[in-house]
Amino acid sequence: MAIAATTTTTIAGSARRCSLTSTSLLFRCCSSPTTTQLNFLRANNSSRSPNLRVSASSMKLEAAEKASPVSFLDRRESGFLHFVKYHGLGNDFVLVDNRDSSEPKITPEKAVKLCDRNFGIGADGVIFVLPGINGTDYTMRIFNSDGSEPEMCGNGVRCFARFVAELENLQGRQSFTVHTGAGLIIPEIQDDGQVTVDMGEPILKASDVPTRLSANNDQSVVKSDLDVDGVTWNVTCVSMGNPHCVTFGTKGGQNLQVDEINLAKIGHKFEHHEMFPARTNTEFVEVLSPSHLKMRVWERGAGATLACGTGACATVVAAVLEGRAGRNCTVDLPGGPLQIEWREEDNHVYMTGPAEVAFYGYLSL
Ligand SMILES: N[C@@H](CCC[C@H](N)C(=O)O)C(=O)O
Repeated sequence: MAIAATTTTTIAGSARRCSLTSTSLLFRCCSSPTTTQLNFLRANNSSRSPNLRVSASSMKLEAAEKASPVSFLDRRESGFLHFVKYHGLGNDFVLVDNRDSSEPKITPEKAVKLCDRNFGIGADGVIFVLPGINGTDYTMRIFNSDGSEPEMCGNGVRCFARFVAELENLQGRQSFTVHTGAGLIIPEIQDDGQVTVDMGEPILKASDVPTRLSANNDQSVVKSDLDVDGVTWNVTCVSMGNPHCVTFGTKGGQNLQVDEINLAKIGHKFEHHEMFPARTNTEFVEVLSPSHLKMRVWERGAGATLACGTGACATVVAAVLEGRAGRNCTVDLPGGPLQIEWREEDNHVYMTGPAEVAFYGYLSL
């Protein structure tokens, strides 16, 4: 992990700056995150061909090769891990095509290295597209940037859907059944490229979230007190397959001003609090209106991220349970907005938002 390369490429009339580090890495800075640009590149048969080579041994940047007629994702040199870096509102992931095996191609330890923003690719997690089980089309597994394995990832599953469409060369509206640690998840790619995901039912039973906080009569933990370093926070605990602790402020305090929170200082104290035996993701939420929430997140295993899909879902569920918002909300995250609906008819939570390619690459295993 000795070199870093930074360059700017221009494709289809726009430029983007990319920075990568690896032992031996071949990559294509993708300035084509929009569907239109992707289609332009596909039409010109060069969308996935690399145009820069970075060599650790020579520390040289070489000019672009001639566009290859072979799809980047079809290149399968042995000893290399091919990946596509995606993000959902800045929550970024290394996506790996693992359809030929039910075991992830890389270990959690290697994932930690790849996620490193100085010595690796840089990401909040690594996501694998594995063969489906229990009759599903695919299985999704994910390692957080600390190497732990969460049950689910909302932004990740939108990226997963777009990656599958690219791997399978599918265009337009598409939906898949995906087996995850949180059960069956169904993403649907819309005509405009946004992805709507049926995230299933929220879990409110304290022992299943899990949390040791004392539960109400219906076994949920809503507006409970949580002591963090002598400050009492009002929290509601929701699992979207993975655990979330949602707070709108301290006991008796004003509505939170989320920009004023020192996430780096308090985030990990929530994450590792003894009341959360599986650790927790924590959402700090400001109510802008009954249909508009603003949220910052501290993620289990990843720290402060620009967005969290399961966190946005848990936030709306908590806001409804606390009587602060309706079932249809825009949730503003540092990386942008998500649309969340907790549907009364089926008790499922639906999330809609973007998923974009950042760049393509491969590295030696
Ligand atoms: N960013 C994700 C959540 C990823 C998993 C989380 N860090 C956990 O450990 O539960 C999302 O968009 O949902």
